[in-house]
Amino acid sequence: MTEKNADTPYRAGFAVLVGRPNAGKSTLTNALVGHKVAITSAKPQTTRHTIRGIVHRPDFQLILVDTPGLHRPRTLLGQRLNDLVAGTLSEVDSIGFCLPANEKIGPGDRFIANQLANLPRKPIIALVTKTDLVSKAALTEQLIAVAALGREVFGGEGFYDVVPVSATEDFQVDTVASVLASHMPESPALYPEGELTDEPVSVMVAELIREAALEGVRDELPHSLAVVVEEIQEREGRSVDNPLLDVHVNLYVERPSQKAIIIGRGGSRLREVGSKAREGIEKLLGTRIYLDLHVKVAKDWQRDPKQLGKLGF
Ligand SMILES: Nc1nc2c(ncn2[C@@H]2O[C@H](COP(=O)(O)OP(=O)(O)OP(=O)(O)O)[C@@H](O)[C@H]2O)c(=O)[nH]1
Repeated sequence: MTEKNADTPYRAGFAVLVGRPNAGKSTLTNALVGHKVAITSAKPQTTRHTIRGIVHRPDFQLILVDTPGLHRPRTLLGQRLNDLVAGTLSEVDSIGFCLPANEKIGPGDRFIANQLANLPRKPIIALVTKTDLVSKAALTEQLIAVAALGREVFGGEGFYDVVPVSATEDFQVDTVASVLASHMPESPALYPEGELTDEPVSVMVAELIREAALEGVRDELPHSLAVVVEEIQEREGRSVDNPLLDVHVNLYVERPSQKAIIIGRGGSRLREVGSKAREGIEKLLGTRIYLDLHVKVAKDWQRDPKQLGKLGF
């Protein structure tokens, strides 16, 4: 992180990454925010929801909106996704258009470029992703081809910038943040530092579970409950239109008696906690989930720094 330069105005605003399925948008979002926020997968079109991550730097605050892949609508769902994307695009300050370094520019990329050209003029930065997968020579060729696409579709100079980046190798990730941020308005920070940055999705998921688990028993276990989201994973073998996320969560209490309170007679209370929390999480993520809750005793976790670290405090 660089020192804040007194001459540089502080900027804050919104940016979005677009690109065809598998272009590397989620992985780059995660790399930019520094935590896992979106759900990545080798399968196309896994990102169906607008998940925000915030990049805090001394000079700017970049609020990143991760959209579903902007793709040619084949189904009604596809059309809805495209509407959602178009809505998001009109609200951001800059747009990062992801094109993988290791694949020739195709009709899908052109389709997106043409959609972007129809928007009121916005700073569009081409991000040539996954540079670690190609040789220097191939990368150079791709950068030239992408710049040419920009001039062809947008006219004039084409893209505002063309930036090569590898999210997995952490090559130029910071540059991407600075370039996107350079087009945001001068503004104070829009969110307090720290908000939504610590794995926003899992933190919010954990909070919903904690709320549900403490309901009615707050007096008995006020601070003795830690909720850790171990994993959020897409269920294999589901159709694109009907995804299911497996959410694995551990609830840590300090004493066996507290474990009994959480679980309830014959597990009845834990089932209630689960269905209540599931409702909220499904609303948050906009997709169906299978919630797997485990209650564990971690003795004196509040007093043990090692345990606290493990529990994410
Ligand atoms: N080697 C390498 N692989 C990458 C990089 N970025 C993404 N990938 C891989 O490319 C695949 C797609 O990446 P995602 O980030 O899920 O792509 P996406 O554009 O969000 O895809 P959709 O959700 O389908 O729109 C995954 O298997 C990633 O691991 C990179 O910088 N280098």
